[in-house]
Amino acid sequence: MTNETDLKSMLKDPSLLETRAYIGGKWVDGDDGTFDVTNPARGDVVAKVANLSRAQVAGAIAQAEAAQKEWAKWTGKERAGVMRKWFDLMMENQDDLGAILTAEQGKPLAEAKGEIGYGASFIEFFGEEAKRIYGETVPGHQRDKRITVLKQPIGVAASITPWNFPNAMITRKAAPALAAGCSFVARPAAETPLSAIVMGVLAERAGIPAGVFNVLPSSSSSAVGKEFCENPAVRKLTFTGSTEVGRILLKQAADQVMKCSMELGGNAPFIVFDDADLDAAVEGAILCKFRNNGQTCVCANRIYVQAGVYDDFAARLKARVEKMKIGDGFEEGVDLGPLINPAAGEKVKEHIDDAVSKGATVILGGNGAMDGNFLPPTIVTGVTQDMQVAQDETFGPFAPLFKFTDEDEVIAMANDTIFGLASYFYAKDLSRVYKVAEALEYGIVGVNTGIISTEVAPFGGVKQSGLGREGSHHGIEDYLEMKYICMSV
Ligand SMILES: NC(=O)C1=CN([C@@H]2O[C@H](COP(=O)(O)OP(=O)(O)OC[C@H]3O[C@@H](n4cnc5c(N)ncnc54)[C@H](O)[C@@H]3O)[C@@H](O)[C@H]2O)C=CC1
Ligand SMILES: O=C(O)[C@H](O)CS(=O)(=O)O
Repeated sequence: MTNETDLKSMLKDPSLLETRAYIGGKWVDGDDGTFDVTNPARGDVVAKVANLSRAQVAGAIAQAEAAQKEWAKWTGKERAGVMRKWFDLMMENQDDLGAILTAEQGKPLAEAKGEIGYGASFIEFFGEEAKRIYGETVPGHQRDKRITVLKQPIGVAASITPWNFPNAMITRKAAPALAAGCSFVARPAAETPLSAIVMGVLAERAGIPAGVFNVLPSSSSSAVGKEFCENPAVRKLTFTGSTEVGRILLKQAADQVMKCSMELGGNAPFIVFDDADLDAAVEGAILCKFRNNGQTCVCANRIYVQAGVYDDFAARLKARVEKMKIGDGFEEGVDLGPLINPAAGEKVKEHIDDAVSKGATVILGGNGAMDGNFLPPTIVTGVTQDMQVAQDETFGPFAPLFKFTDEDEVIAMANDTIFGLASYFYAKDLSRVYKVAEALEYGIVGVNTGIISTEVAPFGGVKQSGLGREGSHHGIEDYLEMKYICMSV
């Protein structure tokens, strides 16, 4: 696979590889030409994608605003019907969507197809929720008063999403928005626009009305971010990415007092107590640390292991990671694909260097040169709270093992961060399980599991990991406004 034509030839339905923007139900070229999408495993250009100007983004918002007025009149059941078709089409084309995703993002093909199933599940789930947007009747405060609470769509919702989950991070936002009766403008990461554009292709085929779902590729994230924040027609901004960019967008959105959801950085602790099932803990750590090659904001960033099982856990983890196969995501049996770009590798190497310079010991991998975007996984022992990895998200294949002695100590260490997205621990003692789960200052706690992502649960963080929740019946609330009607009878 070396260029756009070759990727097309891999697809059962080559027409799914679209490179234009999808605006108001039309396929549109970019006023600012095109930008290159490269395959992170080989560095070759996969496609040249329409590069929208800020004026085109403003035009798309106007079309989304007009379309939303009609879409909001559809019944929940009608919206559910076309969303079900959209879900079905995504699943029917799962192999092709997975191949497009691997080509631009790099993750192993099996993982990419898994992401398509995961992403589609939000469309299925929220399509069903469209029928259950219930209001309330409230007993009147005076004898002649009747109070009714309505829930109405907020209007046009805009998303900015990252490259690490180019499908699911969009569906987790677009699905509740559409179910609620909002229209949606999506600006995908410039590294991975093809996975977003193909959702437009399938939305069109599913019968989602023109202008309700729009895909706006652009190489200039800041220009699009400003348009989203400054355009009065946009009433909701939803972002997944770094805390740093989240802060910028929150400041920009303040002028319009825009409703914002922020799914930001994490620094997940993964704690192994001495009563844990060690085999299960190692498997959980593998999934949690190395999914998407560590480029996941719910990935284990700090692995805390109790002193009594520390050496055993380290040896078992090393034995397991040694067997992982690194390579092009299209190769059979690959566990770890490339990192997204050289900068991602530099960040991992910085964390390794810092740990080693402060006394940590490399037991696997180490700081060899990167081969393209490939960086072998590294495990180090003897990691302490003064090392950079204790505070910063690595976002790569680096597993630092910290040692602890008791529950209170590890809870304090785990909570010593500005972040609060996901956390994990392995233990059997029931009273310990409750105590630790309650004490961890995180939006998500995985107990004896390394995978917590599902459409049925509320995903999101506390502290500087974000605002709001995505997924579950709670996930639709951010796209709804409450209005109460007070009637005198
Ligand atoms: N919560 C999560 O899932 C993610 C967390 N991160 C964290 O952020 C670090 C850096 O990764 P990046 O991809 O550079 O994240 P980022 O936060 O810079 O980018 C996320 C998205 O925001 C866009 N963006 C960047 N600056 C913007 C601006 N001023 N206005 C509007 N949009 C803007 C980007 O183009 C991308 O689409 C990672 O190493 C990781 O620690 C990154 C991606 C996803
Ligand atoms: O849904 C997930 O598993 C995650 O949201 C992907 S990320 O946001 O944590 O990177």
